[in-house]
Amino acid sequence: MQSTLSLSFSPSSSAAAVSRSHTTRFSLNTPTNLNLRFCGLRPQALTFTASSNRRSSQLPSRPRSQAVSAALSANGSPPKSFDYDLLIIGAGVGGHGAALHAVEKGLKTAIVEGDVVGGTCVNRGCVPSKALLAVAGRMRELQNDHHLKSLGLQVSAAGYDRQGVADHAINLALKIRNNLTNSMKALGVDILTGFGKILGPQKVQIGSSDKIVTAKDIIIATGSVPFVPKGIEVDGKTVITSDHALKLEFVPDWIAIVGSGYIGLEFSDVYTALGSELMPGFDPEIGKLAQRVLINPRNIDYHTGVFASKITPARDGKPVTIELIDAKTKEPKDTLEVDAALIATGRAPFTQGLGLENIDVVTQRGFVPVDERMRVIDANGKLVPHLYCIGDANGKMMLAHAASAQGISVVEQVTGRDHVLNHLSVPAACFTHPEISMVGLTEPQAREKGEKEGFEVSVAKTSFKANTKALAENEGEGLAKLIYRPDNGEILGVHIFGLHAADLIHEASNAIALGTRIQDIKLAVHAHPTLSEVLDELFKSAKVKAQATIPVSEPVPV
Ligand SMILES: Cc1cc2nc3c(=O)[nH]c(=O)nc-3n(C[C@H](O)[C@H](O)[C@H](O)COP(=O)(O)OP(=O)(O)OC[C@H]3O[C@@H](n4cnc5c(N)ncnc54)[C@H](O)[C@@H]3O)c2cc1C
Ligand SMILES: NC(=O)c1ccc[n+]([C@@H]2O[C@H](COP(=O)([O-])OP(=O)(O)OC[C@H]3O[C@@H](n4cnc5c(N)ncnc54)[C@H](O)[C@@H]3O)[C@@H](O)[C@H]2O)c1
Repeated sequence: MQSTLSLSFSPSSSAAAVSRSHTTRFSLNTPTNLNLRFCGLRPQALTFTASSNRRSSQLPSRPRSQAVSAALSANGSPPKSFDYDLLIIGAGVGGHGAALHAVEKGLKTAIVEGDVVGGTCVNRGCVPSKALLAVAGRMRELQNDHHLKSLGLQVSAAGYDRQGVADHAINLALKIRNNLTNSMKALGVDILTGFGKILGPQKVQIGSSDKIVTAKDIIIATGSVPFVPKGIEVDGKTVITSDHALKLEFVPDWIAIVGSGYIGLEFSDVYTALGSELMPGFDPEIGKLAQRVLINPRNIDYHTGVFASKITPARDGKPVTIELIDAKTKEPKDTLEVDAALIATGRAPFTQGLGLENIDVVTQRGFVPVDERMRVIDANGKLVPHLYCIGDANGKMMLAHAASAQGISVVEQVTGRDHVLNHLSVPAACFTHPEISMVGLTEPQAREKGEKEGFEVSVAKTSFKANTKALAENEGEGLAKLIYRPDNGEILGVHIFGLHAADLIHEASNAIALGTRIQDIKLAVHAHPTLSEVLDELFKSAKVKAQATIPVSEPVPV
C-alpha cells in the first residue's frame, strides 16, 4: 500500500485538512472493460450520516399490468384536437432544452415533471458534481507545494469546511433549478406536476388523477437512475451511489470506487485519488497519459483481472466487505474491507410506468428504441407517429448537452425542418484535474472505419509544453491529438488531456459539426498567448495532401 498527500475535508473551516491518503485500485480486464477502483482518504475522524434519497423512490413505482389493454382500447384512437402542440414528459436538461426551443418556434408547450425541475444534471449530476470538483481543483493547487514554489507563492496549510463544501454544491443546484424553472415560466411553458403516463396516441395522464392532456407531438425525456449490479447492496450510508455521494455528508477513511467511467473518475478526483488503467471510450493514448499524470504520482494501488461479486454494507461494527472473484475463472480471489463503497457502474434508463405498452413499444434493456431522428420505434419496427424520445432514456449518448441537442433537433423536425443531429460532433469532457475532453472517433475506431471504407488515417499531436499560456500557469502537462483523413482534411476525432481541455474541445466539435476541413481551419487566427493555440498548433501540424478535393464523408446516423 502506498500513500500520498491528498485533499480531505475537515468539519471546521479553520482546521487544516492536508492529510495522508491511501488508494487501492483494481481493475478488471474483461471484454466489457469492467473496472473497479478503490481510493482511500484519511481525513480527521469524521462521522457523517448519508441519507438515502434515491430519485427513483420518489417517483411512483411501475404499475405494470394494470388494465393496460383496457386503457389501450379506451384511448387507442388519436384525439381530434389538442391541448398543446408539444408535451414533454420529464423536465431535466433534455426536456428543458426542447421546451425553450419549442416556445421560440411558436409552439404551445407543456412539460410534465414527476419530481423536481432540472432532473439528474441539475439536482444529482453535472451541477453539484462540478461544484465539488471546483473545490477539489483549488485544494489540489493549494496543496501542491512544488507548483506553488515554482510560481514563487507561499501558502500556509489549506483547509476545508466539509459542510461549506457540501452547501456550495447544494446551493448551486438550487440556483440552477430556479433558473431553469423561471426561464420556462417566463416563456409561457406550462409546468404540469405529476408522473406522466402515456395512455394512447397523443394522450398522457398526469399523476394519479383523472387529468388527461392531449398534444400533437410528445417527447419522452424521462432520463436515468444509477445502475447497481446484482450482488451489490446499496444502503445509502456505507454503500452509496452518486445520488448520495453528491451531498458529501460522509467522508470515509477508505472508499472503494466501483467503476472507472465518468462518475468513477470525477469522484476519485473529489475524494483525492484519480484514474484507472481502463478508461472505456477514451482514446488509448490519452488514457495512458491520464494514467501517468493522474494515477501514478498519486500512488494509487490497483489490482487487475478481478470482479466484485458481492458488496455488503457496514453493519454491527463490521466494515463494508467486497468479495472479489477472478474475472476469467470466477474463482474467489480476495475480500477487501473498506469504510464505504461508491457504486459508479453506469446509469439505467428511467422508463418504468410510462405506459409504453399502451402504444406497443417494447424497451431494450429499459431504453426506448428510436431512430436517428429520435422517433420512437414500436415492437414491429414501425415509427410511432408524433412520439419522440430524447436524452438518457434513449441511451444514445448519456450527456446533458446531448439530451438538450436531441430535444432541439426534435423541435426542428416537428416545426417543419428536417434535422439529424450528428452525434460524432457532440463533445464530451471529464472534469478531472487536469481535464480530459474528446469529440468524434478514437484512433482505433478511426482506423477500423478507414479500413472498412478504404481511406487512410493520419494522426497529429501537440503538447501543452510548447504552449506559452500553459507554461505561464506552470501547467505544461498535456497532450492534444488529432485524428484525420490526409486525403481530404476531414477531422475524425480530437482528444485533449490538459488544462481547460473541456473548454478547448469546442473549436474541434464545431468544426466537425460544420464540416470544416483542416486546410481551412488551420488558417484561422488565435489570440496569443492562449491555450487555444494548442489546437492552432495541432491543426497546423496536420499534413493534408495538396489536392484535397474529396468531399468529407456524411455523418453516420447514431
Ligand atoms: C454524478 C453525475 C454527473 C454528471 N455530470 C455530467 C456532466 O458534467 N456533463 C454532462 O453532459 N452530463 C453529466 N451527467 C449526465 C447528465 O446528468 C445526464 O446525461 C442528463 O441529466 C440527462 O438528461 P435527461 O433530460 O435525459 O434526463 P434527466 O436529467 O434524468 O431528467 C429526467 C426528468 O424526468 C423526470 N421523470 C421521469 N419519469 C417521469 C414521468 N413518467 N413523468 C414525469 N416526469 C418524469 C425525472 O424526475 C427527471 O426530472 C452526469 C450524471 C451524473 C449522475
Ligand atoms: N463529465 C461528464 O460528462 C459526466 C460525468 C458523470 C457522468 N456522466 C454520464 O453519466 C453516465 C453514467 O456514468 P458512470 O461513470 O456511472 O458510467 P460509465 O458508463 O461512464 O462507466 C461505468 C463503469 O463501470 C464499469 N462497470 C459496469 N458494471 C460493473 C460491475 N459490475 N463491476 C465493476 N465495474 C462495472 C464499466 O466498465 C465502466 O468502467 C455516463 O454515461 C456518463 O455519460 C457524464
